[in-house]
Amino acid sequence: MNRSLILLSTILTVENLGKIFKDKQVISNISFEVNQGEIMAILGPNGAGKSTTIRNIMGILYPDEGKITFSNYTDNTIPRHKIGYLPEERGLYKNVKVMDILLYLAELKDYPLDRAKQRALHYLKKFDLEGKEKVSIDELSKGMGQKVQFIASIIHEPELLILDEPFSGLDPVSQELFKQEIRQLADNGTAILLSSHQMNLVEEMADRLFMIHRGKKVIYGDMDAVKTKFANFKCTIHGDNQKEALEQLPNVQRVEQENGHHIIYLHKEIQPVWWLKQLPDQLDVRELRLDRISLHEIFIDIATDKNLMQEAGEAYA
Ligand SMILES: Nc1ncnc2c1ncn2[C@@H]1O[C@H](COP(=O)(O)OP(=O)(O)OP(=O)(O)O)[C@@H](O)[C@H]1O
Repeated sequence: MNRSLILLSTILTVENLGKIFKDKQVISNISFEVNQGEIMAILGPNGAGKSTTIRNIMGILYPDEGKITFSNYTDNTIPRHKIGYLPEERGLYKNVKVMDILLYLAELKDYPLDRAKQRALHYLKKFDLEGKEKVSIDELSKGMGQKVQFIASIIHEPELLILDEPFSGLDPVSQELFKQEIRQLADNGTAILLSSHQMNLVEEMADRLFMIHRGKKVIYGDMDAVKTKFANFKCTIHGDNQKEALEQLPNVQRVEQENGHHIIYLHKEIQPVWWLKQLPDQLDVRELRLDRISLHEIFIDIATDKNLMQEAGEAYA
């Protein structure tokens, strides 16, 4: 699908959301949108407020401030049966057969049962669970149970799908299956809000991201734009060099030493070619690599209050 040719409508709008638990402001001024056909990632360290935000959207918690709009419906009037939700807490009813639980959940969402059955069989096959329809949930492995719960969250063709840590506990093959399925759902028009600590997967999958830290927005925007804006260049040099000497090179933010090589983090807006030309002749270079820092590194920088984001300044808007 050529995403640039399609005008995507907004499915979910969160405006100035705030939540207080026992006098503690846990989230404040949280505002973002999720559009049809996109994967919007909500990221942040443990305790940042991601699940609280999601629970407010799902009507499990009620906001103390702000407004949530889903397809022109607001707050109490939101038809939540049009939303699919994979909660952080896993677990379906234990003594129920796989197909029975899937059909029961589809019925709760007012979805036609014959179509739900077709979809259940299709997805069970897709997730290597063919023939497990009559197996009781408590006889499944953890990963298999998670696959069934994922199918339960999409069985009714939701317009908005909210996935809270969908990859945790999955083996790499199953992670890949989930990843492909989530992408395909988005390509078919579903709006997806994805919370995950797996930064490599988020970086590969998400179209836009919202990063939250201590209950407040730190970054919100298009993945490519965020990377261009915040992902400074780093230069990895293998060779016999002194860390202190590398720290004296121009426009160096910091230097880290790892087994036999150094990673030199450059300041923002440094032209890498210009910077390479400044390197002194006596530098010992057996191998040299230049890349942008990853989303994982941006995340760690924010979560540990290092200097990248402070340097970015406006990120703490
Ligand atoms: N029911 C509650 N009562 C009181 N405080 C709560 C409650 N639920 C969450 N909190 C607090 O709200 C803050 C945000 O928690 P939340 O679960 O939203 O974080 P999170 O970003 O989802 O974290 P994680 O990545 O660990 O799942 C934390 O400080 C947490 O202790």
